[in-house]
Amino acid sequence: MGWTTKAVFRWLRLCCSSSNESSAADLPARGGGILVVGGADAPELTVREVNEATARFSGARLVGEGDHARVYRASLRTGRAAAAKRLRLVHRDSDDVIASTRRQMSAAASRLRHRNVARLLGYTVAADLRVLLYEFADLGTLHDALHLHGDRPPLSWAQRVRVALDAARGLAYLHAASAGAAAHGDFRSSKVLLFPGFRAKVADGHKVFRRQTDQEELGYAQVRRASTVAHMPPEWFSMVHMTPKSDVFSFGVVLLELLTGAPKPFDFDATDRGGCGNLWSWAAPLLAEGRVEECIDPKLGGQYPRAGALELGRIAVQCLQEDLTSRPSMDTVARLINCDVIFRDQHGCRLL
Ligand SMILES: Nc1ncnc2c1ncn2[C@@H]1O[C@H](COP(=O)(O)OP(=O)(O)OP(=O)(O)O)[C@@H](O)[C@H]1O
Repeated sequence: MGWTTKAVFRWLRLCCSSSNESSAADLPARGGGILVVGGADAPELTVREVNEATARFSGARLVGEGDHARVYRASLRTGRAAAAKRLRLVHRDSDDVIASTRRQMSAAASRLRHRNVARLLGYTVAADLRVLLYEFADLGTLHDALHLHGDRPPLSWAQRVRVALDAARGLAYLHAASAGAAAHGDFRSSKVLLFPGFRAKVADGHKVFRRQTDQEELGYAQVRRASTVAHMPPEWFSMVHMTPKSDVFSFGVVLLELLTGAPKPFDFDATDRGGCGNLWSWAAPLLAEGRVEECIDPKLGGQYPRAGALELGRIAVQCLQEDLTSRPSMDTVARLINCDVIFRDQHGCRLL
């Protein structure tokens, strides 16, 4: 049975299982071994302070919602805007869990410093409340910019490649910060946050600090949604430990989203675009054969460099290799993206 078939079975299982039926075995194991990379502590906010910053998590402040959290716009005492991510807790945490979570948050806030990783500005940890305060992404997520842009113009080639490079650098940093021991484990276009100038930062970098207890793993399993599965590499479906190379696969799927504009990688129906199957089983062979015109995002209106798109496609195909040892590291991926042919427009003018 090929991994695509296994993926479908596992996806169906996730769709069909009620939250109580999920188990820790549905989840990748996560590594530790975090390398200290320096920096000052970010503040722990009391429950009262975080209530104040978010107007008691008022509905008017709600900016987004995922499977694990609701995100509110917060105003810090410094005047800075923050995104307050209030995690859904499936049970009251014990004192031990609270203490270890507090240590992880403090470490993540003080040590993860990179311009392409969304910075944790503060956190609140209590028995029934967990809030992470991140820098606020004024331009939302890459997923929304690509697929839900409404009246705004679609992302240009220059913006797409800038975002791809920033996100690759953010992931490479997280891998380096954990000395190669941990993966983000949940990378997708909605985890790429956009800031003015379409500079991108990877969200949820703190996850590389998470050493989950069995209980926490279970809580995580209970709320994992099937759509997440679209970016998961083959090894995730065979329950193998997730590694930085698993993030490389997920990054390859995001590269395909940037190239093709296809909104739902797993559910993507290629018949509309002259093919069949899911996004990567359709696009990867076309890109490998240099048939980029057949899969490029029509919203680009032909405004892209053919050679650059082919090169980005080649990189995506390398990231999407089934054998994880054959995939390049994120550091290599970032270096491959940062090349002249990708950063030129269709007229040969240098971008940025
Ligand atoms: N730093 C931020 N700045 C602005 N908006 C944000 C920020 N972080 C998240 N959001 C918004 O909140 C939404 C939900 O966040 P996110 O998807 O990370 O939640 P989650 O529950 O951890 O996700 P999931 O469980 O689905 O992986 C995002 O789609 C985005 O619109």
